[in-house]
Amino acid sequence: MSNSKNILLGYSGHAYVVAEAAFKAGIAIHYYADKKEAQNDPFNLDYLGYEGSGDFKGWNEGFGFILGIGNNDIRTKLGKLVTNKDEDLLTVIHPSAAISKSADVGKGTFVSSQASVNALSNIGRFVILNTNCVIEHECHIADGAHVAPGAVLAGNVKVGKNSFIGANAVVKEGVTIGENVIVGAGATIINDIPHNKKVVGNPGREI
Ligand SMILES: CC(=O)SCCNC(=O)CCNC(=O)[C@H](O)C(C)(C)COP(=O)(O)OP(=O)(O)OC[C@H]1O[C@@H](n2cnc3c(N)ncnc32)[C@H](O)[C@@H]1OP(=O)(O)O
Repeated sequence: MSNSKNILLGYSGHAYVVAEAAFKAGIAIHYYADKKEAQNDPFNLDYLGYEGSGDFKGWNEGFGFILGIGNNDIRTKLGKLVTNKDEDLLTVIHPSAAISKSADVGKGTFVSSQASVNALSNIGRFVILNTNCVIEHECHIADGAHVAPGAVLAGNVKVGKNSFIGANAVVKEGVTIGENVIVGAGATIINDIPHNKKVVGNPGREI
């Protein structure tokens, strides 16, 4: 976990939050990878190139990889790339997050500060549980989903692959949200949502 040769994939807003959580958790990061060299380098990381290009210097070097990308599709794609190459994909959990001992958190997932994951919940790979969100008991969050800051999922909620639950949204207990769904900031979701829908408001309505 504290391998000093860890690489941050992506190096902008979301990556900054992930990096600070990693540092708090005792995980060192000395490198980053991105499409191009960053203008801002707040953590003095060395640039290793772009993981999608042939001359990327990070493969087969025993590095650990940390997903620092907010976009669900890109994060999932990179998580799969790293996994398929048998490289070490790290899970970053901020020390202030409260995760039940009976909950599972998948590889490559980021759990931000003050997030709560309660009993028997199952969190997939490449997920973001953002700052101060609440995942109540027996929820299932599929790979690549993002629960934004302050969102609350009541008990037994299911969130499908790559879906996004906006900041401060509330999802009623037992609701199933499909894949690639976008739930707007502040929405209140009381009914199931099929795949590929965008829903806002209270009660949630499709737009
Ligand atoms: C650390 C971080 O920053 S994590 C990121 C956290 N960010 C968020 O949670 C933001 C989530 N995004 C949203 O809420 C966005 O507004 C979206 C994705 C739901 C919709 O975005 P767009 O598709 O661009 O929709 P657009 O802005 O054109 O609005 C379409 C309609 O929906 C309404 N609408 C959009 N978002 C919302 C919302 N959150 N709640 C209520 N109504 C909304 C608009 O008022 C508009 O209504 P109208 O047609 O009557 O004028």
